[in-house]
Amino acid sequence: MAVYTEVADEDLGRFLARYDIGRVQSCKGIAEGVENTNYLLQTTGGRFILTLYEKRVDRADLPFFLGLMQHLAARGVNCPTPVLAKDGVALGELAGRPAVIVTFLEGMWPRRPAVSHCAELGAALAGLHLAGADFSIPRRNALGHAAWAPLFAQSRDRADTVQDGLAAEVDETLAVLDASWPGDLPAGVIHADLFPDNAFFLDDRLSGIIDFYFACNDLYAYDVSVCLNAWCFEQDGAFNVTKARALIGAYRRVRPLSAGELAALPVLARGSALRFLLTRLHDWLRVPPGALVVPKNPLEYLRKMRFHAGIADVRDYGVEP
Ligand SMILES: Nc1ncnc2c1ncn2[C@@H]1O[C@H](COP(=O)(O)OP(=O)(O)O)[C@@H](O)[C@H]1O
Ligand SMILES: N[C@@H](CCOP(=O)(O)O)C(=O)O
Repeated sequence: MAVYTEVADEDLGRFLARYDIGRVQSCKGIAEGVENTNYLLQTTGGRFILTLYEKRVDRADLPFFLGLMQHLAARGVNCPTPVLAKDGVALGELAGRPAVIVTFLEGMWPRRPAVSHCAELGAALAGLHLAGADFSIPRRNALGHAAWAPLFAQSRDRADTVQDGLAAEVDETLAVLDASWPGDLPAGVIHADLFPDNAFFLDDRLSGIIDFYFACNDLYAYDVSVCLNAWCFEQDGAFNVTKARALIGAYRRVRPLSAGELAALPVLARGSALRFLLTRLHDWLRVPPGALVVPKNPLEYLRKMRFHAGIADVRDYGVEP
């Protein structure tokens, strides 16, 4: 995560007095990530993550996020769980932001995911979909297909300063996706941002999943397409069909994908590439002064979006229908 909000020592002291987690030894800002403010909190009781929710998190969604982590953890998904304060409440307020403390997960995210990581990830994603199926709180995808045009409208006039012709290319893609977006595929709770930096590994085995703050109800196959984009391209932009085969194959062994879901993958992957292009473009044009954050390059996702536009058949992802 990034650090957008600094916390004064006395505010932290007052906040932590609500908890029974020992005495603070250190509280260090974590520079990774782009969405919320996170601190690594070391106390005499152990290590924790202190999260202050920033711009994209709506307070009304916090019961969904916190409840989902508890729900998934109770079904065997290794994910952070909110630490309850002495009064039994997880959510508090710190430096004017909603804030929680969650449990710390051991492990490292893979800087260069290998085929074996992709297979582990595919199986874990399917497991997460199954584990979330009976979660009772619904949340619409605030960054789903219907949100992309209004989101782009906020950056459209400056898009061509990032790349010549970008505005026209996004307009055209939005129109294509509007005409072809599938509506009747299996849906449920999805993670929606399961990038390598949100998956921890220990000895090459997936040990935990973090960052549920984009989780929502949407198409399961859309979540697969997010992972295809995030895990199966090389740093030079080349698509790695072996990684895609491993990811999707492992997913299907845990949760089978229907013929309709497989057929829709190219359009879903084009859409999920556009979704990350748009949020990155939005943030690229608006880096808050003084924030400890490294904005992510929107053009990486333009290239991925173009790749999927050229996919006619799911076999091009190395997958048999
Ligand atoms: N529960 C956790 N256990 C261990 N490390 C964590 C945990 N949550 C976050 N982190 C650390 O913080 C970094 C950013 O977290 P993340 O949730 O991805 O932030 P953002 O939502 O801003 O992307 C992770 O890469 C990891 O180093
Ligand atoms: N995954 C997104 C950015 C938000 O993810 P985070 O895990 O870094 O908060 C992207 O790559 O655009």
